[in-house]
Amino acid sequence: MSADRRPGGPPTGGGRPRPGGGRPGGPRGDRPAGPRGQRSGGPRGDRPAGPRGDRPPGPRRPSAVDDRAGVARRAAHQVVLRVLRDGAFADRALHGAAEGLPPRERAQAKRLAFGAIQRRLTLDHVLGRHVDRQLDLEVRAALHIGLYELLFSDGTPSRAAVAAAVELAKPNQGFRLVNAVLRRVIDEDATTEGRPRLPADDTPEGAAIRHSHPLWLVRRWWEWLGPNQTRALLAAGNRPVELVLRVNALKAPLDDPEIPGEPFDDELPEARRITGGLDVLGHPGWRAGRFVAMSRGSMHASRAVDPQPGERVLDLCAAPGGKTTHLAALMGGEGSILALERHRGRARALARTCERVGATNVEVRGEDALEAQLDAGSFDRVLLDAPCSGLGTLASHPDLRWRIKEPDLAEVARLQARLLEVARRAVRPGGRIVYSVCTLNPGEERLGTADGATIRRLWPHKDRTEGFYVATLDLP
Ligand SMILES: C[S@@+](CC[C@H](N)C(=O)[O-])C[C@H]1O[C@@H](n2cnc3c(N)ncnc32)[C@H](O)[C@@H]1O
Repeated sequence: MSADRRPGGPPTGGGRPRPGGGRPGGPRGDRPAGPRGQRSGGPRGDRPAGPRGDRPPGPRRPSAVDDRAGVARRAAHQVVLRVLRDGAFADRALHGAAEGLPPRERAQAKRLAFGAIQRRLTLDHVLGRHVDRQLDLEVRAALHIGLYELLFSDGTPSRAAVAAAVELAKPNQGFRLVNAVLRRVIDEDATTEGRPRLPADDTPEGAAIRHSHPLWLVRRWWEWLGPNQTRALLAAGNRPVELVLRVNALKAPLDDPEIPGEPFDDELPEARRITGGLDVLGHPGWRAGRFVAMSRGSMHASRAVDPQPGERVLDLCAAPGGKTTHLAALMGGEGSILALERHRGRARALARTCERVGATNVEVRGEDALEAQLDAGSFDRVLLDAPCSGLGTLASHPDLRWRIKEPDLAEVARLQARLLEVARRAVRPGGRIVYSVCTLNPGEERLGTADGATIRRLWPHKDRTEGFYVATLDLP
């Protein structure tokens, strides 16, 4: 197998995949508003709010009743193509492509699209054994989906997966190549006991291909955590993430029987785990603000602030506001929260969220925290949920691993250091600062034990939630 990596770099107009081409990653600091599709974006921080205006027409839906690809695969193909071709954010592309699909088809589209995007490096590695010419992107996207189904998705008969991928590639004449390649893969696997021939993960190079993560990142984790932890972390990056709701105590009792899911975490009585899927945004309880979707990692960060009713709290990097509104609920709506958000559109969306969930003690300001006029020493507690590389959220953001580039890490670390200075100035003597990042990168860890802080790390492979670093510092 060839092992060449082609990160986010689609060939255009036919051609062997080539590197480059993805949307440049800047410091990440944002989650798109909305649940668990929520946490996307290139390095977190720089995405506009709301669905993109440049949404392409939805997936091609042939009029033929007997469409062997099916609407879910067509939507998935559209998503994969948009990520390859335009550097689109996968969750937003899905939002457009799967619009109007019934929940089951939507879930299937998401599973296929996100799986094919996450596994891109592995899939291109397998493809490299059978294709030695440039591919049009719609053909490459069809191959990715077909291969993903063959190699990683149980339940679809091989012949059906091949036939569907061939349909996806049409009318491009490359559909014949799709057929030939996928059949060769099936024949090859027949000689390897039904398993794709992939490199062992006993070196960073092999692990990068086998677990489909960029080599620079695997090398970093390998050096930091050692081979075993790294392999476990990489595997977790390809597993579906748990869907967790936070019951909003401002609007509903914790045992509200109309809120779906089961309590499951003694440390987080407000958390409910959903099994079997849920259309969160379509649920009347979500519209009424009785619950929000939020990862447990994120809940731990806001809980570390431990805000008390009546206190004055500063949330320096607030949108989309999972933590802001959690803080408001923990305060029982009493006291005040000043929520700053540099991105104006996201600040407006946060203000709407506060209204929906009844967080009336939050003042949202669309301001850059580095320039905001804040009275020194005037806040009891400050949360700095900083823009970060988001490497703890790779499972929920399939395109992020290809989007983020190693030089982004230093850039975002500099911003974090500057924001922390703002937090230090704003907090009163005897107050508390919580610094959190949803990443797994020592270079973005601030306020260590040497500063007197208490550290909590959450790991996708151990804690089954997003990776987080949460540092809590009580000032003298
Ligand atoms: C990690 S996200 C925050 C997530 C949020 N705390 C939550 O729980 O939903 C970081 C946010 O900080 C914002 N941001 C980045 N730099 C900023 C700055 N200098 N001042 C204010 N906000 C900033 C980004 O736009 C992004 O929305």
